[in-house]
Amino acid sequence: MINQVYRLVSPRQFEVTYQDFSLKSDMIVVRPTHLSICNADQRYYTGSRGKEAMAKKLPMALIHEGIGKVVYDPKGEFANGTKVVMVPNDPTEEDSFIAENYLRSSRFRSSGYDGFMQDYIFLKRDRLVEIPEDMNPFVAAFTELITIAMHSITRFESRSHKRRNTFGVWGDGNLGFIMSLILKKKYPESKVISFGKTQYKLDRFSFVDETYLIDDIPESVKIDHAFECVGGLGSQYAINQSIDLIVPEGSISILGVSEYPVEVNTRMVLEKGITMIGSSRSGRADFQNTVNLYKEYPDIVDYFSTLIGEVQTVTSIQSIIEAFEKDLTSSWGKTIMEWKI
Ligand SMILES: NC(=O)C1=CN([C@@H]2O[C@H](COP(=O)(O)OP(=O)(O)OC[C@H]3O[C@@H](n4cnc5c(N)ncnc54)[C@H](OP(=O)(O)O)[C@@H]3O)[C@@H](O)[C@H]2O)C=CC1
Ligand SMILES: O=C(CO)[C@H](O)[C@H](O)COP(=O)(O)O
Ligand SMILES: [Zn+2]
Repeated sequence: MINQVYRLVSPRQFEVTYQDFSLKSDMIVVRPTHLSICNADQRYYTGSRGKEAMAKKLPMALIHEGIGKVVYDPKGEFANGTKVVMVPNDPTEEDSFIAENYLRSSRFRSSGYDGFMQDYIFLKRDRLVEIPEDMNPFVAAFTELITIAMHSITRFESRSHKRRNTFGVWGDGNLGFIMSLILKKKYPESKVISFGKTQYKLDRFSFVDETYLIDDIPESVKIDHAFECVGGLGSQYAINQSIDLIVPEGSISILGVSEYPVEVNTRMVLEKGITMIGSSRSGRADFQNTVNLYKEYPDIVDYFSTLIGEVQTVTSIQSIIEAFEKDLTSSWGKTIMEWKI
């Protein structure tokens, strides 16, 4: 069959390409229905990813957050119409110690390998996970971002000490919201403190114990473990502030992506014996755990719906551009594309 792939060819410019795909393969065919824009996609769309990376990775279909419906399963295990979330990481080998998303041989969609902006996606059997039939599709669309927080919490649990009285989450955007909410659900007895730059954003974190603007933190505030969900240059300030507030031997999980290296107060990392945990992307197990989380705490999906920002119906390349432009000027939440192209 002929598939249409919508690729970014240069900043703010998309082109359609046609790919022939044989239905005789073992791949499951999924029709995307709701796609969600990640900051990483925006760095390619705007060209801020840097000349070298742009030259190396483009042309490429963007988007690694999305859901769809199964339209063809050669083994018939998934009924046609089954709603699924698609896993963007594609491992080519297994390792007993290194998770699939850290293997240098793995391919990741919309980072050097075509993402979900296509008419149909051809997926290996373990690259999709069924989602609850009645789940809000606009929330399900950004499940991948939720798996990022789930994955980092799994890493945190196996690498940090067990005193978890107080968590500090830096970032008053999407990932900070998701991280704060999951921590509060998983550790109801622990205090969760969210740190941000903007009061009206922090006002939406109604479920946490305390929120602080980063330039107005009382001296008494101390945390056992920190999660940095900021990225860019702001991550430098966030990491160093968390180093200042952390109780010795705590852990700092770093999730924000920075285009340039940031300066970290290593002297205090050493003096306090801090464990720094880097966390990037996620794998199939994190998707399954996230779908289980939706089932265990159905109210969490309602909280996540606070993050639905702009919604754009996509029927043409022009409407793809409109979605990305809207996302750039939106001050809160995720931009979701209803994929009807
Ligand atoms: N590790 C991974 O696998 C993944 C990482 N990411 C990365 O995580 C980061 C966050 O993503 P997302 O939440 O969607 O982005 P957002 O832009 O929605 O959130 C970042 C928020 O942090 C705020 N901020 C800036 N500086 C500080 C500071 N010093 N302390 C506290 N808050 C601050 C920003 O405010 P303002 O806008 O006013 O500056 C913004 O509200 C990005 O870098 C993204 O690329 C995303 C997905 C996966
Ligand atoms: O968003 C992400 C995962 O959800 C990662 O930040 C993204 O994969 C980083 O990719 P790149 O190196 O292409 O910026
Ligand atoms: Zn992403």
